[in-house]
Amino acid sequence: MESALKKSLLAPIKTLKFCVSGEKLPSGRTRHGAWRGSKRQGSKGRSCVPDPRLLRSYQAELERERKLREAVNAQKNAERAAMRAHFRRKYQLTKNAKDAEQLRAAGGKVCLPRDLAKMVSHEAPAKDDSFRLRSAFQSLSLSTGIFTGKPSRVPSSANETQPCRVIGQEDRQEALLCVKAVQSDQIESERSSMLSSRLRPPPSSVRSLCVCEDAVTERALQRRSGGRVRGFQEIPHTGSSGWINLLRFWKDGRFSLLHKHMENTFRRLGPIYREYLGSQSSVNIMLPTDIGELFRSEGLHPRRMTLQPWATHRETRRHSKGVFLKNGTEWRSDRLLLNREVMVTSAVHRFLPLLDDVAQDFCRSLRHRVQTEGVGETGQRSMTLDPSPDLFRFALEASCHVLYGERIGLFSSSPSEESERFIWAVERMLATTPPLLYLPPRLLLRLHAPLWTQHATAWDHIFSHAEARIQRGYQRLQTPVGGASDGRFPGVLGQLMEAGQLSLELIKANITELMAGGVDTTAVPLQFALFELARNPGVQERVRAQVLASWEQASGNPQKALQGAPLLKGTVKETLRLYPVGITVQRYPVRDIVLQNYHVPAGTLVQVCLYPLGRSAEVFEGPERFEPSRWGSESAAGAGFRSLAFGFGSRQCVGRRIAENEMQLLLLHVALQKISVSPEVLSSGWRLLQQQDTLSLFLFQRIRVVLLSQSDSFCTKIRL
Ligand code: HEM
Repeated sequence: MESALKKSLLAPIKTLKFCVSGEKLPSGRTRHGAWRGSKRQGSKGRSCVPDPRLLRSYQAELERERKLREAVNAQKNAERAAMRAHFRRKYQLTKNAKDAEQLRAAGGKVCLPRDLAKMVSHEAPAKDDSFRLRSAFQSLSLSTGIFTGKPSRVPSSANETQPCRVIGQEDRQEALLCVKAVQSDQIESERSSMLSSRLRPPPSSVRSLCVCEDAVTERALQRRSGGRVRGFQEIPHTGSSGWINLLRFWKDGRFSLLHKHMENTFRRLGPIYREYLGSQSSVNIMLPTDIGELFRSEGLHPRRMTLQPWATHRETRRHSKGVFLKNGTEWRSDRLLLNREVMVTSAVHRFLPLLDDVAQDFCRSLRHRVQTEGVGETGQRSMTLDPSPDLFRFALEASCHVLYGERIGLFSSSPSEESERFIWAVERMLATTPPLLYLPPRLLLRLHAPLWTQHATAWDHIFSHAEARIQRGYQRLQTPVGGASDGRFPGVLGQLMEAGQLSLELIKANITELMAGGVDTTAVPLQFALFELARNPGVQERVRAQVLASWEQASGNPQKALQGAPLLKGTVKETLRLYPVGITVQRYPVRDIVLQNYHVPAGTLVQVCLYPLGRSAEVFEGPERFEPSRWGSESAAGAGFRSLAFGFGSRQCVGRRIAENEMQLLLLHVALQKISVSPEVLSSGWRLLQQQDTLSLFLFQRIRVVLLSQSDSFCTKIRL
């Protein structure tokens, strides 16, 4: 097109030059037809005076050509800039102002030619019942508007892309274009990981993508909202030097009180703040409206902050990664397979009896222990014990039963050394994780730093424990009796092996993660649940009464009994509200969003701080009260994004159903066995409790339980 234009215009331009300057035309050349009407000035000279109308028309043509040339150049530059920006985002390189400038010059949007669009395009998913084509293309946001000039359809469901709240109806097209920019990054990462999966190539209709830069987005957001959206840099922060902040954290020992630090910072700076810590930086939020917005922008393949020490362990030991550490389509395909075994209702039906078995045994053995080892008269016996090792054993026994389909006998008087070592390893691995998060693990590895060595050794133990179980499970499957073929549930491991959709290496990686993630996470909240029930005897009585009634109605069916006793579920939710196991849930939004009226660019690490959320008077009425019944009425009222201990969306905790049922069943059998709990807290303990507001392992280690038998019932006393 460019050359055709040149050809058609070159001759008249030359002629025009000649006419204006009086230069001779090259010999043998005739004038272009356009000059036929021009007046000859004489026979000698060939000078002519062009017709002013024609002159204007040629000038206009020249101007058009210049504009076209500029537009073509700007488009080419913008295409290159879009691709550069895309790869910068992909490989996490620093942004280049020139790219943003060139994109801006092209109006902030670029229709990529087919070959380039293909490089950043998205592929259609494999057939899967939980994977809809529409949602698969959600992140692609193919805009028919690109071709037709009409605005794209504005997505409506929560899972679809939403324009920013602050933007009016007429601005949606621009917002959508901005959305596409940030999604293109995700699309690319998805595509690259899809190459190795079973997913289909992109449909031929995938022609182009709209790409624009974050800077443009921010400006667009501000311009369109009449300047109401404040810039990212304006978000209050705790100091802009990550390394100084990190030093302060170490010095003040804030890592062990991260939850309190977050709560205090929200009090000081308001419901949103930025924090730089070492090489990490994040935006921290705590209000449900903001969490909802974050959830809507998590995309098809939500990403959490990578636990680098864990990832480095897998990489250096050449182990595959499980869902916890994976991202993109690889994560999704593994996750869908795991969901079938641990999350869907039919899976719960399969494993619930196994959990019930363990919970019953645990409570029976506790009762027996008090009867035989307790002090006091028969029927009035009591016993003081530290429940934490018992609850850890319970959680490990329950996990093994569900995952491997076998009991490992941890309630016997002499549990195996191997199991004790496993519990130790999980504790060690978790304790060494937080300080390693902000240091480069590979450097520590090179330096043989003791912290890293301890961490890696703990993981090695966890892996070898899982390896041994997997070997055993594999052998069991080979033998017809005792294998899955006899109709018994072979555990999640057996189910995965039978299904044959995951390689053995991936099964090992995922089962190890499930084992590592499934012990302390339930043992610690269980102790806090007992503690809260102990200091709230009225609540305890209500829970017990409901459990007994429900058990009778369910004729001993544990699943029905749980359904008939919603206060059990409420107890677990309430415990996790006050004592969340993980302090934050993190996401990288795939599009620019507005939180508390601040612009947060796509790709920013946003952390939902669970402890301040759970204790906020703005979110919960009487947050200090332990009130399991609040969840019944709140869920009925449709209040969302408040119970987030298990995370949210498609990336929420995959062990959630196991954990919820495991904890509820233990509390159910505690009630059925008439084990009651009451507080017996030493004054020093109360002080500690008030100071720290209690959280996780640090306080947990100081709780002691006193079991008392009062005639028919046992009383668990909590001592601090
Ligand atoms: C009270 C108990 C538990 C709590 C509070 C808890 C909490 C969490 C949270 C907050 C996440 C991140 C979710 C997100 O990013 O949205 C998570 C992920 C995960 N949890 Fe749990 N968890 C618990 C029990 C378990 C159990 C019992 C298992 C294993 C059987 C488990 C295995 C995992 C795994 C593998 C992931 C990663 C999932 C993924 O990325 O797809 N968790 N958990």
